Amino acid sequence: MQPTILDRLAETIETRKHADADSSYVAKLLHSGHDKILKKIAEESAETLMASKDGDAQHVVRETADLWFHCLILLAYHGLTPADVLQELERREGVSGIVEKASRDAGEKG
Ligand SMILES: N=c1c2ncn([C@@H]3O[C@H](COP(=O)(O)OP(=O)(O)OP(=O)(O)O)[C@@H](O)[C@H]3O)c2ncn1[C@@H]1O[C@H](COP(=O)(O)O)[C@@H](O)[C@H]1O
Repeated sequence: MQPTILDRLAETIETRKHADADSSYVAKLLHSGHDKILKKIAEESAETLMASKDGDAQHVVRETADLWFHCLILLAYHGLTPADVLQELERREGVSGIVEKASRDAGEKG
């Protein structure tokens, strides 16, 4: 199967772990450390919420792209890849959130 943009971007991010921070945004962010990555994700999340409130669909697309991009950097920080997240979504496929929550609640009570 052809690598997707998520796979290719994750590979690029991986190569940036040892790149020069002066010539790479990803390297700069990775070298800035965990807290800075988390701060960017909080910022991009807020910007996505604001875009949605604005009601401009293309703005939502751009802000979601920023958010996903920064989430990929966070995954790389933890040694994870998009495949790990996609595998988790596949594991959940077909299991209703309502049913899953009910079984979780029953487990907590039992
Ligand atoms: N997809 C992206 C991408 N999306 C957003 N951004 C950058 O993420 C930043 C978003 O932060 P903001 O909007 O808050 O802008 P900012 O004020 O410059 O950021 P801060 O100074 O607050 O950190 C901007 O600098 C954007 O240019 C991206 N930078 C890089 N990529 C991809 O990552 C690859 C590697 O990039 P480099 O590591 O820079 O070579 C590129 O080839 C692209 O494919």
